[in-house]
Amino acid sequence: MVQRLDEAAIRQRLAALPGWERTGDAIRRTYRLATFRDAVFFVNAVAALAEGMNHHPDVDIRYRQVTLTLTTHSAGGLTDRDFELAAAIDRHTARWRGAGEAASAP
Ligand SMILES: C[C@H](O)[C@H](O)[C@H]1CNC2=NC(N)=NC(=O)C2=N1
Repeated sequence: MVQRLDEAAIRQRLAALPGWERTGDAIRRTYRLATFRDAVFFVNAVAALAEGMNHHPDVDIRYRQVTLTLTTHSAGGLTDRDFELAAAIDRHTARWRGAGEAASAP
């Protein structure tokens, strides 16, 4: 059973994830893609990573804006799995998120 992280560990891991923010017992990032279709393609790429890691985000799609929220439901809070999936998403999709999202990065 994966363990919940303490505050210091959460802060340390969050510092390594630009664009992600803490929201209660979760972390969240909003991506702005070039089109609605790109937003849906992006969510499909996230779904493949989530299935491979057996760890799944909450997904909110609004036109070309996608907000991913991550928490470990079975642990009732943030664990390493959340930060691992967040890092994998950013690593595997950075290339094709391109200017659309980079331009709007915080
Ligand atoms: C049975 C299956 O392994 C579990 O339900 C997995 C699936 N994906 C999950 N995703 C997230 N975010 N938290 C979980 O606790 C979780 N548990």
